[in-house]
Amino acid sequence: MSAVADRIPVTILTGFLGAGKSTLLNRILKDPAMKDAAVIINEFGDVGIDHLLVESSGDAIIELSDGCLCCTVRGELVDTLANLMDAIQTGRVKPVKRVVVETTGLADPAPVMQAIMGNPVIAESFSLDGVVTVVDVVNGLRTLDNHAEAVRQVAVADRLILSKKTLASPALLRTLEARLRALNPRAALADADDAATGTAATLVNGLYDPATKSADVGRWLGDEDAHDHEHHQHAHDVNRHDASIRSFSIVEDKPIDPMALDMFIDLLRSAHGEKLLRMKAIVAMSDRPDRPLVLHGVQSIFHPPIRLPAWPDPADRRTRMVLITRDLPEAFVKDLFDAFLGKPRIDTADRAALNDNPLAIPGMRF
Ligand SMILES: Nc1nc2c(ncn2[C@@H]2O[C@H](COP(=O)(O)OP(=O)(O)OP(=O)(O)O)[C@@H](O)[C@H]2O)c(=O)[nH]1
Repeated sequence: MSAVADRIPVTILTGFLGAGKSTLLNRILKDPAMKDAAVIINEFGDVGIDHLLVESSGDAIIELSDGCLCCTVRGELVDTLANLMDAIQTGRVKPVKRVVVETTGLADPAPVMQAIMGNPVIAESFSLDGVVTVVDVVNGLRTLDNHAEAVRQVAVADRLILSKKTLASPALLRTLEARLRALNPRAALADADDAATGTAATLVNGLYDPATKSADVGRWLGDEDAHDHEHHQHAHDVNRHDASIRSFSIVEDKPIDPMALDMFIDLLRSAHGEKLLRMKAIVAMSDRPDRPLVLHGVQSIFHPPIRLPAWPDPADRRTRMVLITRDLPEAFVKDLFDAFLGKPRIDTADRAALNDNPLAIPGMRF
């Protein structure tokens, strides 16, 4: 059984059909830092990477010439990850420091993320380190208009990579960037053509880094105020697919009672799971305020919490949560959070709204 700190980080590489996932992955695989990585491609006969997979078939794990392990998924991702772990533990393949899962272009990333976070056996050995989404600048807007999966791929991304920039006009690029920012104000935005994008570092998202035993909270949050402002500015001109998607944060100064946190998360995921596209949090708990908890989830599936040995930035010990929701308003979630924290409510209209809510828990006074 692996200790929490030994969990292997998994990066999901997604993006719509033809966006440039394989092209980017092929570049990244040339980085010597990738020799300790395993790549899982959940699409057989993927064009871009075909030449690397000459002898592979089924779920066989093969070692590439540059030392990276590679396999294709025909069955379930969970089985493939379990096989990989078994192969490592029995010494059939060498240990890996990172796994990359390249999804098919049509994939909704949520089930892929959930396969890593939600299966107890898998979650013991692997932890999701984020989603990298490639967006084709030429076709991006049209794809977002026509495919809800593409909108989700962008909304849940930790990093957005723009491909084929040289083929698009500056005006098109600006419109697309505004659309992406409205959908996902906090993701790092990078140019596929940049040399730095084609390196292993692009796959590191800092949700939890086993090497440093820490989390890059600054990255998740971005510059909140600027982003929220930008988000509202663009909210009026977004398409029907993205109009209901919101990204917001909750910040709390006082450490939180573990039971209150449990109840808040439970209610959120059980009653509103399908509207919760993504949540990431670093939480100060009242029982161990010096050792924050890292939580993250997709819809109703949450990763087993990771207790950090210390705060990433000792000067900032606030609880911070980032939520990406669909059809779940910011005010509703914030009210719920305040209610579980037992915060006195000044706004009686809000309190009434919460009490009237069918989700109010019998016997629980807000
Ligand atoms: N000009 C230009 N072409 C690119 C870029 N990235 C990818 N392409 C081209 O776009 C096409 C699709 O790229 P792939 O890397 O196969 O895209 P993919 O996302 O893996 O595609 P699927 O696996 O079919 O979903 C190929 O012809 C690439 O050469 C880029 O940044 N600039």
